[in-house]
Amino acid sequence: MFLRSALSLWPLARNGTRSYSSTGVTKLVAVTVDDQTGIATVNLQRPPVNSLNLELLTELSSSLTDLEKNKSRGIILKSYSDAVFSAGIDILEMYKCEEERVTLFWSALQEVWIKLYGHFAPTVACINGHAPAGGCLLALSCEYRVMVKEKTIGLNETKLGIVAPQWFIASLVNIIGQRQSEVALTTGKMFTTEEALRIGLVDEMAENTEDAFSKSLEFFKKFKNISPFARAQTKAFIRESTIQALVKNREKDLKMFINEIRKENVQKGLGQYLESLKKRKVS
Ligand SMILES: CCCCC/C=C\C/C=C\C/C=C/C(=O)SCCNC(=O)CCNC(=O)[C@H](O)C(C)(C)COP(=O)(O)OP(=O)(O)OC[C@H]1O[C@@H](n2cnc3c(N)ncnc32)[C@H](O)[C@@H]1OP(=O)(O)O
Repeated sequence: MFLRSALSLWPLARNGTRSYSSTGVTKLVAVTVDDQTGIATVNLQRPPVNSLNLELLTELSSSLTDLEKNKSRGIILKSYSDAVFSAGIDILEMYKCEEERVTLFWSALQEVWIKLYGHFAPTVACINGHAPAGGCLLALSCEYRVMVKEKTIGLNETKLGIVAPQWFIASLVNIIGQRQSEVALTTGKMFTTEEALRIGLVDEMAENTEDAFSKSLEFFKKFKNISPFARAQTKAFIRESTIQALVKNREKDLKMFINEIRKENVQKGLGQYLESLKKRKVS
């Protein structure tokens, strides 16, 4: 009954799923909701590597708001690409950036993290490709991570000469603990899927995208006999202090970010990193 009334808020059904976009035109984020289960698949689709720019984050943020309003039964976050889940922040948002744009950009990233980390329904990251830095952050924000074998994941900020913000760090610490996080963060470690599974950074390994997606769907079955309210409230209690640490300091966090990336040595490092990316290819 609940499912029916919640789903009746969604736009037209097509082949058992409802496609949906907050702007009416699907662009960088495509949301489909399964008619039977009420589970939403949020597909990031910004070629070539789903790097996070202002436009993608703005769409993702409004999709998350709509999913919250429409009482989705769960979210699977995945990539359109089998190679890259998300390459993290689009370096062009930090390199030689304008104050107005970078302010909007960072605020949108904060907003997405707050909404995803605190989403009331169960969330799964179907990590069907590499997930460095901001890509890893999106995966860490979900409750469960299924990752395709032979990919990489981690917060590699120090390798770029930048510092992962406190809320990135907290998201990692809450999953793999302080000691493992300290080593990983200070060395900018990118874990292979196999390594990530060993330390609990991901929960399951999959053969390919299809396998990862079906394993992601299995996660929701754990809650078949659990009250949705009890589940959601428990999640909220567990995550509240981590979320509040950013909510109370958004302005300060924004200033720190802008101040940090404007430093001459950081700008120089980002420029060199961009150049090195253009020269290198990952097998
Ligand atoms: C003290 C107070 C602290 C306050 C905080 C201050 C600062 C910190 C703030 C933020 C933290 C930063 C978070 C980030 O997310 S930074 C981004 C980190 N990302 C990476 O390091 C990933 C880089 N990319 C890769 O490793 C690879 O691209 C890949 C993801 C493994 C995919 O490899 P593949 O071989 O499939 O693709 P290509 O490498 O050929 O890439 C294709 C194309 O995309 C361009 N590109 C890749 N990544 C990015 C990116 N993140 N931003 C912009 N552009 C990217 C790449 O250059 C290629 O471009 P081309 O023109 O050559 O086609």
